[in-house]
Amino acid sequence: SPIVYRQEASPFVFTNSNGLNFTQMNTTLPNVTIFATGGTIAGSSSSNTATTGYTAGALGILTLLDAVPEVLNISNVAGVQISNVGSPDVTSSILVQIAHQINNVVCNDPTMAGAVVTHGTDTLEETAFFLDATVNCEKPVIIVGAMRPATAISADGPFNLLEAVSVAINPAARNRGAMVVMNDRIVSAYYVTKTNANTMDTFKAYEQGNLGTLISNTPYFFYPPVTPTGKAAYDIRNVTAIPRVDILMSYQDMSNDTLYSAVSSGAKGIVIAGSGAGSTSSNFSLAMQDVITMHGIPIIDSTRVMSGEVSNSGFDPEDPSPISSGFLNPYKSRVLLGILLAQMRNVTEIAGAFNGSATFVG
Ligand SMILES: NC(=O)C[C@H](N)C(=O)O
Repeated sequence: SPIVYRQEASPFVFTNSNGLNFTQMNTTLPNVTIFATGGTIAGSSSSNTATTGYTAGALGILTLLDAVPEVLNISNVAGVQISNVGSPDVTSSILVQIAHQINNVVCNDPTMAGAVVTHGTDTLEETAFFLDATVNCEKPVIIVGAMRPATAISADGPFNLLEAVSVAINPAARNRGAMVVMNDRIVSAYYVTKTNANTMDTFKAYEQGNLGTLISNTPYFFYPPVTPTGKAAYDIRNVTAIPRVDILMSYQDMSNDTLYSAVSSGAKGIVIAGSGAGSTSSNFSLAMQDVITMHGIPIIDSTRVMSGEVSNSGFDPEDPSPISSGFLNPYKSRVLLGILLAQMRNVTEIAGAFNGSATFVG
């Protein structure tokens, strides 16, 4: 049934039948919903040259839009303030909430073109990967952040937000899953990673490259829609919580205690940021076999190296060895394992999801 937009008290605030508030309504423009979570894009500092030491997540969504009113020339914007925190404080329960809301108020609303999520950059790739896996419609989901707080000279947030909305409403962005849009680049959420702790050109997929770019705020996609190899879609309609998954890193002198302590503290799954192509010390490898056999806890073997694959030598459910992460880095592996455990998948299904041959749907 068609969605009716009602004008509220102010001439510039409208509410649709899902209860979303629009800042402006022009029926000739596409509609987009912005889910704001906080981060540097909403960050405020007393110094306009500070790019560290400021408060991430201090400004609300209306302040973000005030900085870039041009957004309202290209779209009708509905805003949902999900949280207002630095991204290290984004939790899996916030992620579940965003995915449910995007599925409900964007995917299921025929008048809504796409979704934008404003987010801190530190854990942005985790949220992007989660939404890529769990939002099941053809509409674009764009995750955007900033490296300079909103109060800085040449803050990157306003232009990034405008570019994110431009991609979210663009028909050429459909059927591409979730994407990160920052610094004039469009990158697949499945592959993107933060490559520099400080600079604006930080989000990259080193091996896979960019899906597209923006020139004068106009998106240009280099190729038609594609799906990352091995990517599966997960239906989390019935999921309310994500089980705990811990990441442990391999290094010289690594102690087995870290593994046993994670297990005894309640981890239901473990990801190893292995050295090289997933290596750990001989001693730690024995401890992993013990944990898999004695505790039935799945272990994913990924890599602490920025790029590359931990290749799959074929998973045998009788063999108590870790499951290789393929091309997924430890943070993305943790998110995927959490989704699989929330869905109560068995170890063979988990292995299938990581080696790209998942035999289950959703
Ligand atoms: N650039 C940023 O957004 C960093 C900030 N600490 C965050 O992730 O919330």
